[in-house]
Amino acid sequence: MFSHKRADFGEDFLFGAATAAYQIEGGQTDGRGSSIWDTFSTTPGNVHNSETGKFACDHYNRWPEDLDLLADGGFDAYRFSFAWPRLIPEGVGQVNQKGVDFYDRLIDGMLERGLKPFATLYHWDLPSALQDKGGWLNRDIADWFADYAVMVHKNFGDRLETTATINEPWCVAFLSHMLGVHAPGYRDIRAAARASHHVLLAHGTAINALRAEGGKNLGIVCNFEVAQGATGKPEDMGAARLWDGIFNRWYLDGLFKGKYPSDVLAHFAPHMPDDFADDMAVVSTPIDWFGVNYYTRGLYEHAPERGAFPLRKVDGPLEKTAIGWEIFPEGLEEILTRISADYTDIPLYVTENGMAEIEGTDDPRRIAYYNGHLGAVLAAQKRGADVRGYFGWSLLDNYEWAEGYDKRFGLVHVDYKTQKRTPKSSYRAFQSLLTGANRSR
Ligand SMILES: N=[N+]=NCCCCNC(=O)[C@@H]1[C@H]2[C@H](O)[C@@H](O)[C@H](O)[C@@H](CO)[C@@H]12
Repeated sequence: MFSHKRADFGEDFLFGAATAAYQIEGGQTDGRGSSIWDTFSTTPGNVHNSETGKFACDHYNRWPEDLDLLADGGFDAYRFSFAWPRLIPEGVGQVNQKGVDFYDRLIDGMLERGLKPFATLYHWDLPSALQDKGGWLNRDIADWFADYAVMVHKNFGDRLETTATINEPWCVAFLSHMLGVHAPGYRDIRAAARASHHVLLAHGTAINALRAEGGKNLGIVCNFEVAQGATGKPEDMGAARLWDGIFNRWYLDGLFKGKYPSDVLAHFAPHMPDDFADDMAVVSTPIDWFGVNYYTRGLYEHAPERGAFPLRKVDGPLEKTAIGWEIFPEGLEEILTRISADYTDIPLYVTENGMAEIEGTDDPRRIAYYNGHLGAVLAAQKRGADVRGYFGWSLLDNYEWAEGYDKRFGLVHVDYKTQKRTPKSSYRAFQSLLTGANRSR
């Protein structure tokens, strides 16, 4: 079990678990439109075993059971995402009423169980019809996204505890347009530069549109990594600093200082949209809270042969999860205290933290991972970070993007042949922390 007490985190601190539509819903039916992950995952070579989210955890049909798992676990909140293509199949225009009905039932189901809905508008499943128009490379996406955000607000806003615009803009832009690891699978610095700006422009444009509709408790969720030099050599420390710029400071500086970091811009500048600087007031539109996703640290070395970004990640010595990420809870404390000291004093939520294993429902390593990172949250709070909540990633084993289904992050095991859910010992650890007992419905 955990070595912490619920009261240690503060009376109003919220505990939750998180998921994302494409990773759990399945349900490619009832008018849902195609997304870039449907096409990317069915393109050979992009995803382990060419696995897709076609069925995933069948959450589209099994959502009552999944909400019961959250309630039985004693969680206060549920972080979920809306599938843009399920609500607006072509991305703009016609609304799919069956999609609205699904999320109506889902959100009402949360409220009936006393679960606070923490919604994410975009968790990577862009409608294919918008990709056909350039997707994140087309500046018009800011308006497409803002119109979608307002549609969600008008249908569900009165019942949402918080709304995040974008999940992990670094993954939406750099991982997906520079590294090609995620959909739409570009490997192009010009695409990466333009997506890295348009994703934040879309965020700010949507925040302004939601404010005009009376939207409250609006934020964004970014992912962070502690970047360290593989050695103490100046060139390796420089590589880590540059990666910190690419992964962390592009978003923190853009969102909270209204200015992109010069070291990253030096590489992106020839490829940035014209007059991007004129957009920075919109990019840095004030928000009400900030979501922090944290998993691991990275060690980097100078790699002059690597073109635009002369750096390379180096395998580290620490214990690793099944997805190969080092277990480094101190990094969460560092990230939380850095953000609250250097960027903003608005409330922070740890919106994702967790680890992958390959199989099994008895997961002592995951209990130790969570215990260490919960301790990091407490340490950050003691150092002045206003951390208001913590969401484990993930409620269920689910579709781990390009890794497919082997890498299991769930507190609850899913047998994909039968869709049977089985709480793991880490779920029981949270249940004990949150309710003081191990019980199931
Ligand atoms: N270089 N490099 N680094 C790797 C950095 C990967 C960052 N990926 C995430 O944070 C994703 C986040 C996502 O929201 C969720 O949908 C994913 O399932 C989890 C687990 O993967 C995490």
